[in-house]
Amino acid sequence: MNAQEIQTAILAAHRGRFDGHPPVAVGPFHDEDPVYRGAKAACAALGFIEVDAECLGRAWQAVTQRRLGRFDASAWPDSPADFGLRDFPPQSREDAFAPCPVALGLYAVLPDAEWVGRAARAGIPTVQLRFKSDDAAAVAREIDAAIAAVRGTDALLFINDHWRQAIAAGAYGVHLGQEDLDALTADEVQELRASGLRLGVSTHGYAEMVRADAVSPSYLALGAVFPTTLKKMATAPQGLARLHDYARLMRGYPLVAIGGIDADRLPQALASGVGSIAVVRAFVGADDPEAAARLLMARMREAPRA
Ligand SMILES: Cc1ncc(COP(=O)(O)OP(=O)(O)O)c(N)n1
Ligand SMILES: Cc1ncsc1CCOP(=O)(O)O
Ligand SMILES: [Mg+2]
Repeated sequence: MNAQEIQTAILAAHRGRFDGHPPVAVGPFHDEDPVYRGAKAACAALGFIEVDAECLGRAWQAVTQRRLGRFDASAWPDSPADFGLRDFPPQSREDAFAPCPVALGLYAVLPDAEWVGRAARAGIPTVQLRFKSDDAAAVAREIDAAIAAVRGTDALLFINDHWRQAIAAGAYGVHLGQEDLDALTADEVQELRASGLRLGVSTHGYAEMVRADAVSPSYLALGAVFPTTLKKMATAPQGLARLHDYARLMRGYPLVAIGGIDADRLPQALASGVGSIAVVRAFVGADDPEAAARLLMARMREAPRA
């Protein structure tokens, strides 16, 4: 088959699943292989951004050449080896970050220590301090207050962004975005790993999952699933079909879905196979946050799992 026939076959097999994503301009191509070219073009037509279409083109080439030995349009790449990832489960790797529970459950992302305490006392099992400030003393104070606020509860506390202060204060873990991770030297990644703190990493598609996997973090966050007003996102909402594929591919990791999730959408997101749902507005923006936490946790218990 030539590249055009491969593109047409992939689109015919998968277009229905990815409705709602406008096509993206394709290119450049780095290889003459027709499967790579056809699959990359098809994935761009399905709305995957350039770096993700490139990853998928290469993954489709790997499935065809190394796994199946023939092209199969129905075989959407879904195995870590297709994407050149190292051995799974990642926790067994020598360079793995400290493990965390595979099901982190409801995960509240919170603007200050007071909210962290409120979420922990409401029984939310995983909480994050997302305190945005360049004032190092204020950050240190807020982190100490957040650690004090979860004392006596079972909540696991992650600190967003401020990883050195999180180590100094003895938090359970840190959460970093892709840019945060890119800003670290290899020695700093090793320093964080050696601290024993758990590391969660944000991802917004295939290329970012591959990038995050390179440091073998404790969990991966997948988002934004739905539109969110809380944060200006560089990429469009991923939607449920992609979330299902991402969760299937990265199933060796504890996974967290984030972005625009409320009690009504929670069961659909959980059905992807993730073990955790992260929320901001569904808790912080609720008229009665404690009642919202009860409802969200009840939905987590009741929702059918993948
Ligand atoms: C659980 C979880 N997922 C994603 C994010 C976003 O992190 P990041 O990409 O670093 O963006 P900021 O939160 O720093 O604006 C998160 N905080 N938590
Ligand atoms: C911090 C962050 N990262 C990806 S989406 C998001 C915000 C999620 O907020 P909400 O649950 O209110 O949509
Ligand atoms: Mg960040």
